[in-house]
Amino acid sequence: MKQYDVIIIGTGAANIIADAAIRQHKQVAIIERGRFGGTCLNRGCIPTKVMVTAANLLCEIREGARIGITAENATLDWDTLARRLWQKIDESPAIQAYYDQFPNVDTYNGTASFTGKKTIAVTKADGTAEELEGRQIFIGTGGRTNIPVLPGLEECGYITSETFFGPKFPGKPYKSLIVIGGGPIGCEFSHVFEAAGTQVTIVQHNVRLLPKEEPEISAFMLRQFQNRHIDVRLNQDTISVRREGDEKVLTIRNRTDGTTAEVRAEEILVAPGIRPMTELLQLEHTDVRLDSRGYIETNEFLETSADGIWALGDVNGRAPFRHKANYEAEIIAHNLFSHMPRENWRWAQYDAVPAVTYTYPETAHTGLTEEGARKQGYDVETAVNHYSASAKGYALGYEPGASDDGFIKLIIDKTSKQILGAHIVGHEASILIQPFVNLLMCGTHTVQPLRPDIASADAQYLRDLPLTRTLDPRSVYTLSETMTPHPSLSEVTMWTRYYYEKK
Ligand SMILES: Cc1cc2nc3c(=O)[nH]c(=O)nc-3n(C[C@H](O)[C@H](O)[C@H](O)COP(=O)(O)OP(=O)(O)OC[C@H]3O[C@@H](n4cnc5c(N)ncnc54)[C@H](O)[C@@H]3O)c2cc1C
Ligand SMILES: NC(=O)c1ccc[n+]([C@@H]2O[C@H](COP(=O)([O-])OP(=O)(O)OC[C@H]3O[C@@H](n4cnc5c(N)ncnc54)[C@H](O)[C@@H]3O)[C@@H](O)[C@H]2O)c1
Repeated sequence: MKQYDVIIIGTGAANIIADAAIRQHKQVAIIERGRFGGTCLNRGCIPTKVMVTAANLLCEIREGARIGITAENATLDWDTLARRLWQKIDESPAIQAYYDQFPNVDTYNGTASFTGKKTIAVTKADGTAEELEGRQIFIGTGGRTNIPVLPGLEECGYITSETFFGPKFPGKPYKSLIVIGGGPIGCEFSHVFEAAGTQVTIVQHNVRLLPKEEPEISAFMLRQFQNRHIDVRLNQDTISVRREGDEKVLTIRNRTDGTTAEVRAEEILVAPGIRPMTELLQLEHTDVRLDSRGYIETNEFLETSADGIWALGDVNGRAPFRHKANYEAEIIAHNLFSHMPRENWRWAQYDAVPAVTYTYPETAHTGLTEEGARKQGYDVETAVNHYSASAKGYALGYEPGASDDGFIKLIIDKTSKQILGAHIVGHEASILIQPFVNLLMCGTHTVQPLRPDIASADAQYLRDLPLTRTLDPRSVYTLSETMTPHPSLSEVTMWTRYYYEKK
């Protein structure tokens, strides 16, 4: 059995840990059952943002008349869009080739499953298996679409974000599309396909679109989608699917009054949320504990309940975003692979994790919602300002009272006047949110035990100190220690740190 210092399972954000361990000359095994690069590169953030960026530009052109720009017959060319997004996805093999060049790294293409507390079998596509043993094991296996039990769905066929960026990628936009789920995936795909000329119907279980946003933002986005003739059915149960000729017919039932209806389309996108990729890992052979939803329980140092096993990213069930997964991987890399004394260790805090949905316009938030702040006992005041009330909003052509006039809503503690949360819907919300993320994350923090019963000797020592850390707003490191959802801003913060460290 081959022995390693470090075994990495999954090649999304966990690659950051691999990079740090490689720099420390550890013997590293990297195991991946799919394409190297994980969800973000192959079927998530990056290909969807290639599509969304094109769709955004089309929407801006459509709206340009109000500031004096007209362009007749602007359309979205599917072939160009497809070529450009596959060009990015096709960078995946280069990631594996990059790791293969290091003499202290072995990459494995196969499914990892534990055979003992520190032993892992890697089963390849041809059914053969190899067994490895690791001193430190990092689980970053992500999640996948949680397919609902829906009579007729399997027989009729459907797409998910996984199969769309795979064997089912369409040669041209669908004529019509039903989207099951009104969360970020459902809304981003609806935006793209409406822009591409598809008749889109969203069937959403919740009474709101994007229910993790403030209610006013959900309502605003509903109006934008309806203005674009997207048929949004809220508060619906999905009952069954059947095929009629070239169409798939979905029967839905209103959850309040029980009335049923049918919606029909060429294709169905299933986007009702994700579940963790833990079932293939055979964690019953380890001491790793799962929560009731199957996510791996982790503490603030990303330790699991098993000695020498850490878990990060979507698989630990805390805010499934790439910037959050990166943040956790950076913490692990810093603590374990940068020769830091324990007293300089970092830990994860989840109270300001930003979220952006790349619809048109974008939604973005960080910190508490108004309801969440009240539940925590704050005496809350809110401040709302519309784009039209700002010079830039005027320049963009937003009119007071218009249905597309976006806004920012700040949640403020009346007593201390501190900002508790910021919520934005409108042009470039993904960029406008960033100062608020930095403000909420800066300052002096004391380690806050998450799952106090998960504690290595190191974690217990640091909790007992108790450890404090100051994020100085003027330190270059603060930029890279603060979660940054916008892809370009995120690259700038990484670049800033690497530039500084090289000097
Ligand atoms: C359509 C879509 C759009 C998104 N857009 C955004 C966005 O704009 N911004 C954002 O922040 N987030 C976005 N996300 C979420 C983001 O992609 C994820 O939060 C992030 O990629 C999770 O990273 P991870 O490292 O936890 O896991 P992943 O990147 O999912 O990596 C896990 C890897 O582990 C592998 N694996 C699983 N089980 C095993 C096993 N047993 N053995 C070996 N390998 C295994 C998988 O094949 C996979 O490659 C999007 C997600 C989707 C689906
Ligand atoms: N821009 C981004 O950061 C981005 C983009 C896409 C996805 N993601 C992440 O990926 C994860 C998955 O996204 P998602 O949109 O699938 O998940 P989600 O859980 O956020 O939203 C799913 C929605 O589907 C609805 N739903 C659930 N079951 C349903 C059913 N049977 N019929 C109809 N509606 C149903 C829910 O009410 C919910 O609002 C999310 O957690 C998200 O944060 C992030």
